[in-house]
Amino acid sequence: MKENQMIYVNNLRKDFKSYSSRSGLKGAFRDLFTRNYKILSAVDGISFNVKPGEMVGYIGENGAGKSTSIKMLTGILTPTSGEVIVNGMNPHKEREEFVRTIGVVFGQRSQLWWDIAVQESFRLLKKVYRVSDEDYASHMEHVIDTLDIAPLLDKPVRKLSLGQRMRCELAAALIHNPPLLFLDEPTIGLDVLVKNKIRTFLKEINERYNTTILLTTHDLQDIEALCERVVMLDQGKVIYDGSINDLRARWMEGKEIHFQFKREVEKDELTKLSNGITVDWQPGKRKDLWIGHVEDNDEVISDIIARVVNELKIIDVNIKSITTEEIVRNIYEEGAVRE
Ligand SMILES: Nc1ncnc2c1ncn2[C@@H]1O[C@H](COP(=O)(O)OP(=O)(O)OP(=O)(O)O)[C@@H](O)[C@H]1O
Repeated sequence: MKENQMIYVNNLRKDFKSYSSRSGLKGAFRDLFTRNYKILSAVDGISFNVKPGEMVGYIGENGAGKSTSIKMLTGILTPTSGEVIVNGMNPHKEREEFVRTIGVVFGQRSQLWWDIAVQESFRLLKKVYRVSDEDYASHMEHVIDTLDIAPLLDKPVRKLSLGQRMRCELAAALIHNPPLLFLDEPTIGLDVLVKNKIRTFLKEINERYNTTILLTTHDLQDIEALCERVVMLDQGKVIYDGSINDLRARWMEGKEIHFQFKREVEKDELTKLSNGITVDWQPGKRKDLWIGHVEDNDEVISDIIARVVNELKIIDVNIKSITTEEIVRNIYEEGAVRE
């Protein structure tokens, strides 16, 4: 099984020691000899596989453990325990050979040299990755063309806008045409046009070269545009691994009916009223506000509204579609995916 995977992760864990300081001068003195610490499991026994050619969204709230696990997948950090095999190699142990087979774009960090022209950086990377002139010409011409960066090549990186730089970063990560690409927030801070250009480009290289992509982002539109599958982390654990469509279905893709009542209302009253219909009642910010999650069915929706209006005085009612973004936010809040 593991041999057929591009990424194989089994019961992977990374613990960090987090030190705390004692208070006062006496405490500081004692800290010199023994420090108090707690063990924090940033990645707490995760397992998942990615097949060659898959584009997978790797998501989770701040601090969920995404960066720590990506660092283990790219060989920057050694795991505390567990198994990682990426592209048939142990990323940490075979680091030198391994890095030649992956491309990495971290939105916040640059692999381009700041003061030299973009094409000089490309030339250096071409040497580092030992790419032949023929391979470079046949592959990079297309990349430069699709990302529309030809006019930027003779400019130093420091003179580029964020969107221009990100397109150059992507091209740089692809100089050796790696079978696997790690992307961390590749569209952060970019305008819609550039975002779309990058999304279209990623789709194209995936189709053309069967490039496997692991995409970490807080922008769910990136995920929706590119990935059929998401792996969701929470507190160092995988809480969902499956298709975006299943996620929507399991979380009840449907409608939200927002009620504002004339008085404060208890959940019991609403549950009694909706007896026989599946409604998930969630409290709003105040006790006179309630949200009913229902399936997307006109009859069900009008039935619920009719029953509620008959019994309770309402000031306002609104029907809203539930977006993937809301679904994911709800899951983060509850820390689990409902069965
Ligand atoms: N070197 C470290 N030493 C101690 N704790 C760390 C270290 N690196 C990360 N952590 C902790 O591990 C947890 C997971 O962090 P990680 O950076 O992997 O999360 P993340 O999902 O990438 O978050 P973000 O979306 O903010 O980048 C956090 O609680 C973080 O504070």
